[in-house]
Amino acid sequence: MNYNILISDPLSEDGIYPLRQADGFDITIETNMTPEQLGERIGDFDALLVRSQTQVTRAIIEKAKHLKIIGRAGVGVDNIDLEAATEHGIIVVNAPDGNTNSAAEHTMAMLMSMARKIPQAYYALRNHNWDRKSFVGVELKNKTLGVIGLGRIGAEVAARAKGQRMNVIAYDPFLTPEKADKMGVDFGSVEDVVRAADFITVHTPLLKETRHLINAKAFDMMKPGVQIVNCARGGIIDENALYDAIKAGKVAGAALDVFEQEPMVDFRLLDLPEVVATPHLGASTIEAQEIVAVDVSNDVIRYFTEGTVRNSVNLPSVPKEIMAQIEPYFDLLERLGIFLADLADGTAQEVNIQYSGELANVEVGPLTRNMLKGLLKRYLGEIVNDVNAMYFANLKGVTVNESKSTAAKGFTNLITVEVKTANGTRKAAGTLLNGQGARIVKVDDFLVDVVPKGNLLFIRHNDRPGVIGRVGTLLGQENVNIATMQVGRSNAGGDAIMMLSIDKPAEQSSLDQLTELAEIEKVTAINL
Ligand SMILES: NC(=O)C1=CN([C@@H]2O[C@H](COP(=O)(O)OP(=O)(O)OC[C@H]3O[C@@H](n4cnc5c(N)ncnc54)[C@H](O)[C@@H]3O)[C@@H](O)[C@H]2O)C=CC1
Ligand SMILES: O=C(O)CCC(=O)C(=O)O
Repeated sequence: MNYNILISDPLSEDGIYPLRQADGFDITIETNMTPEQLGERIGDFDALLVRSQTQVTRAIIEKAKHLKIIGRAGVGVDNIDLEAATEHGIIVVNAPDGNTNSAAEHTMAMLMSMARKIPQAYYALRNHNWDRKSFVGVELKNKTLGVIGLGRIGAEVAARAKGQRMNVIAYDPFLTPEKADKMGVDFGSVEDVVRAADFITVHTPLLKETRHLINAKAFDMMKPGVQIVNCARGGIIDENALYDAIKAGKVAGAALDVFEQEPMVDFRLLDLPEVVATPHLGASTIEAQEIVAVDVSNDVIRYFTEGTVRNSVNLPSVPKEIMAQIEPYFDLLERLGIFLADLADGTAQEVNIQYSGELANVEVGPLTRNMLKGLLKRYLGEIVNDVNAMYFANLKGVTVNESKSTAAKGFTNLITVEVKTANGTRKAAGTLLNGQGARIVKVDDFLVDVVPKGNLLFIRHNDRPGVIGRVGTLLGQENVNIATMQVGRSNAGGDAIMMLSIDKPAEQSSLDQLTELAEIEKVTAINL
């Protein structure tokens, strides 16, 4: 039987050569389909290969009755509904390294074009206007480049900027002063970077946490005359705020390869002479397109011939025998990871996970990977899954230690996760209670009984009369309904905690007011 492969975005012909050569694949290339046309056709195919143009939505996936694998010839998978693909058992693979160099080179090209106003000067000259006065640029040498997101592309850009004799200051949740030192860049918070930089470039994925990371508040902090590059994803910079900052004379230049809506419909920014732009060309080189297409083609071949893939974004690969025993714990472990990512002060550097009870006798790697998935996706986004979680932990220098003990302190199984960051250690333990589902039963050294779901508030406070009432009153005034509340303390009058489950996420202003109460030390909002 031949497998039917649909290629719905322009892919390098040389890149799909492996698929053309392999036996058993029928390739259909049909680009520029409308979502309706794709929806009508997708049911006939076993594999779909795309770049960033095709939107593989839930509606498309629901019609993809035979689809087994989606290959994204590139890095970002934000055009694919990963949740829907996973739900439908469709493996999604990408090509994480193939376009790093091209995207970094494009970023440098945009940075220099912007600094020297090359596109604007070319445009004038094409209109037969020999104008040398309007296009005076600025040098890069001895200027500071702020890099936000020092992953594969950000790090390549930083290295190139140093070649231009720029100073580099960077922020990435996984960057430590030691790593920064090794790379020859300064280490700072987003705010430090934004305040110090003459030029800023962003290289994060587009996530809930990075959407509008560069907003009006960030522009206010910047140096007058700052210039900014976005060759990562539209939406990391708030386009309206950028427009206002340019109009106000705060921002002297912007170089944009990506936009909040693609293909672009609102051309307002391009009417500003300070803006240079390209239509999402960061990965558009012969070399990158060949590598990314080869990488996904090979993964499709591997999948159908060997049942394995190399660059899975969502594949749960657990042996059947182990699955039956450990599967019920997957969700608890992922939630413990998310819980600790929210609770910990800073980014994980070391994670210790202890399995006590019956689980000590089985292979628990898949459980650890589910916990890491929860922890790391807070920083890396939905690209992290239980298959690639360990890879990302290694890549980001997070040490992971597993230990086992058959003694489970009264539980059938108890799983304790400890996360160490530069600012301290946080711990949580969870279990499955017979017939009652998942529970977090310990946070740091305090016993609790919490269903790990929904919106939680973890409050550390001093054990004083009236503090519980004050928290309840304040949340009531803020119209936040408390569903459950638990308290614990080390000793009377000593350190204490409250764990609240609330019906809707608390506003930042409510958290700030809680923190201002005299007895409260820290309030952490946790969203599971
Ligand atoms: N314009 C284009 O054609 C291309 C655009 N891209 C975009 O570039 C992005 C980066 O690609 P890579 O460097 O390969 O990915 P990567 O995963 O190696 O690096 C992303 C980095 O962002 C960091 N990060 C996450 N949240 C952050 C936050 N809130 N603040 C600061 N840093 C944060 C992560 O820790 C990670 O180190 C991709 O997600 C993709 O959207 C990638 C290739 C081509
Ligand atoms: O396929 C493309 O050209 C876009 C590349 C990209 O944005 C990515 O790899 O994330």
